[in-house]
Amino acid sequence: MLLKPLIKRQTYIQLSIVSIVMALTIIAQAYLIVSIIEAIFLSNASFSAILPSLGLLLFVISLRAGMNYLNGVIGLHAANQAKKKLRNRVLSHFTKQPVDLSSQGRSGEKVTQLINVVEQTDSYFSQYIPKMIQATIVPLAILAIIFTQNWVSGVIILLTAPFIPLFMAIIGMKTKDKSEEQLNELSSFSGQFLDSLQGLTTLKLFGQSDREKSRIEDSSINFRQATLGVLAVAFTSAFMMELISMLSMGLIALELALGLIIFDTITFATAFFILLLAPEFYIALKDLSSAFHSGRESLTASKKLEEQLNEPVEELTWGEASLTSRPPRIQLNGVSFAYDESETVQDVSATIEAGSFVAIVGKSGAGKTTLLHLIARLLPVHSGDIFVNDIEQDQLGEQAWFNELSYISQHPYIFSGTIYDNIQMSKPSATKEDIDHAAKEAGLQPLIDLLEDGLHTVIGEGGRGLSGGEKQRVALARAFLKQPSIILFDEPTTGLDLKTEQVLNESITKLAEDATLITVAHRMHTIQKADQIIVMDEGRVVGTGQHDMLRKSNATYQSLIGDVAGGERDGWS
Ligand SMILES: Nc1ncnc2c1ncn2[C@@H]1O[C@H](COP(=O)(O)OP(=O)(O)OP(=O)(O)O)[C@@H](O)[C@H]1O
Repeated sequence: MLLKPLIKRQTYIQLSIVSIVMALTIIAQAYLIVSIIEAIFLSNASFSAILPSLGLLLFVISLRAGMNYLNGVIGLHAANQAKKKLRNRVLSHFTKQPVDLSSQGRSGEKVTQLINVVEQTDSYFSQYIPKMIQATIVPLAILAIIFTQNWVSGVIILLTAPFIPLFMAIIGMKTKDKSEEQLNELSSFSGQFLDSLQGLTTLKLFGQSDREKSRIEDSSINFRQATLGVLAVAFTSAFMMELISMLSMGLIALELALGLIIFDTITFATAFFILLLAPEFYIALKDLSSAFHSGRESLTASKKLEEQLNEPVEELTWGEASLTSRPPRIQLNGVSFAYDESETVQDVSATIEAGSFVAIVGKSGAGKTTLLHLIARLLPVHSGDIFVNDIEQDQLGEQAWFNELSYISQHPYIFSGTIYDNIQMSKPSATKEDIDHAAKEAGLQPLIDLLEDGLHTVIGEGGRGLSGGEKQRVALARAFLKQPSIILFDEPTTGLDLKTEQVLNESITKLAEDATLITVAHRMHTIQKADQIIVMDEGRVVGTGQHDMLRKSNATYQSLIGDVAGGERDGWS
């Protein structure tokens, strides 16, 4: 059970005290009303004689309202605290996964988990628990008082009351299925909506927008029907509760009337007192039923969260060590990794000398990017080892490792903010001069000169868009600011214009002067410059060496450069 441990003992105590005071005010209120009415109509008391009782009644009513308010406030406070804890748990579950794996799957569904599903647990804390406590204490107190006044009424209540929880349980079971259905529909609706939004350009290009529109429409209709299903059960539940309590109160009224008029076994004051208290008893039980209904929804949400949290996480472990010398030497010993059943990287061994330039080449899907992610430790190695300066990579401190590393992927992520902010994120302590310098080194100056707000132009979501080459230059500027000792670069497969390519190459070469550079390379002139080329095929290393040697002796390499029309054309994977 995920939700219960999130409530503090102190909250239970506070809620119990509030409920006890509330029960006392309900009884006192009924008693005061009876005594005032009796005084006015049966004893012909003057207005001034009943004034103190009226004042007391006002106070008791205010106290009851205050207790109701307090009950709500304690519930809301508990809900806020619990939701915060839950969100942190869900977030840390997502972030515990290696970066590469956590970014998989439908992001819309993850956002739904984090925001909507956690939100749906709210009523468990803000309504269900407070009402549960209230509905245990208040009816018990009222029943005890009624028994002391007229045991027959007490017995009627005792006999009719169990029907309310009984119906609650029957309807609750139905609600559980319905709200599970509703939640599944909501998840799939949000997932589909966000996916369509993100892939809008692709859908338009393939003329699929109409089909997608009708899919979203279907999904939204399913969600609407599921919501109506939940509401239908809720209304039936409310109707049944009302019916049972009306019938029960009718029975009590009949019994009291018989006792008062025919058998003369009861006084007017007692009968009136019981008549005032009996509805309070049923109101408390009905409240419980509506809280139970919302609690059910919360429990469904909690089950969904629990399933998510119990999913196994491939956690990356880190140590405390830091790099002894820079740039580092990296050694791969029989490294393997699988996303699913088949291994994407198999038994890869290689030595990357300190300060050298290594190019990884291979056909599309050969596992080059995956290998780069393994070296960057964005993915966990499933078997084999990676040594950095003879220290096992998992013995390094996470911060110490990432401080040394810059990874310029094919599609660097640009955060919503200015160009300045996007560069500064790699070194928050950097001065304006440092950032200007980094932007220049990365070849961003011509772009900045074109923009009205220069470095302070807003880019990313909600701002100005950037081309692929420009994004990589922002990523390069981040790297220039950071001055890493290891650079991982995923060269773009799609053709950049010659100028951009030249700027990127010059910048990378400059950046790598004091660093170990590992590039997934697609261009002939990049490959030819490498100190060592690692040739990959279907996840395995099928050759290592320099261009001239591989060109003569390695069949895979030959066929790769054969595709490059005599080694002259670029973009050959
Ligand atoms: N997150 C993932 N989950 C499952 N399979 C994946 C994932 N990422 C990549 N793959 C698969 O792993 C294989 C290797 O992918 P990888 O991106 O490493 O190849 P690559 O050599 O870099 O290709 P390219 O040159 O086209 O970028 C491919 O078959 C790909 O479909």
